[in-house]
Amino acid sequence: MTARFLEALLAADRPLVMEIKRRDAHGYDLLGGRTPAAIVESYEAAGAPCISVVTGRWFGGTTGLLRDVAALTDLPLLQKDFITRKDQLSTAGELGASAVLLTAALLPRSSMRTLITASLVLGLTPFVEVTEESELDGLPHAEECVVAVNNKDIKAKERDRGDLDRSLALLPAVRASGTRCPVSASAIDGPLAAAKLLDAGYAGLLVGTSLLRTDSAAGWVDRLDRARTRPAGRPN
Ligand SMILES: O=C(O)c1ccccc1NCC(=O)[C@H](O)[C@H](O)COP(=O)(O)O
Repeated sequence: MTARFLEALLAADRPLVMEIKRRDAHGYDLLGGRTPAAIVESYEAAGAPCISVVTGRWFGGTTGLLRDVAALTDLPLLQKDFITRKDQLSTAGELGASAVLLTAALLPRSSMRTLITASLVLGLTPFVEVTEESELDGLPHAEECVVAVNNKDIKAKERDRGDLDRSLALLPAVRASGTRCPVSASAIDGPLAAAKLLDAGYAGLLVGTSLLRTDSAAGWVDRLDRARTRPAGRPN
């Protein structure tokens, strides 16, 4: 298995990891009666290079949701869950994931190193999520990892409003980790915020709530294109 997720995101003109999650951090429904199939269809129509599926129970997720989405699309999938053990990695692959979330705030450094290496052995892209510069120290194989700055606080169950300035401040340190794919994740509340982060140099964005609440994911992406000062398709 190759690193499908990382390569798909790096190759995309509109590098959005579009997310499917059942509920927001406050418990409000985000699917609005739509089926996963309808959401996948709208994301594919909007040109998603890859999709994130939240299986974490805080957000109403289940592993069945990942299995269902994998049956609906060939796009590479990220499993967003609290992954702390190696056996969860092989299960992620069996369920259809191409990438796995590894949250620095929840993992001792030695576990992070072990899980990054084990993910790569299984052909899964490690999607390493950080909130502080110190969490970037000594990441092994960083060039094969997505390194994402979470703009919200997972220790507060992401019930905070989020702070996009964290992504802007940490970008030089994220780049210095050696990743080819710095990503900003969470609290990106619309195309203008997304454009600002891509124009600043992020190679990708992870967007859930805002895309799930819009009438048209394709329209959201069109507004993003118009708001960018560096047009889609041009390297940063
Ligand atoms: O961040 C985590 O550690 C995490 C673990 C398990 C399930 C979900 C997790 N995070 C969720 C998210 O990070 C957000 O759903 C995602 O970044 C999108 O955020 P938003 O655009 O604000 O909905």
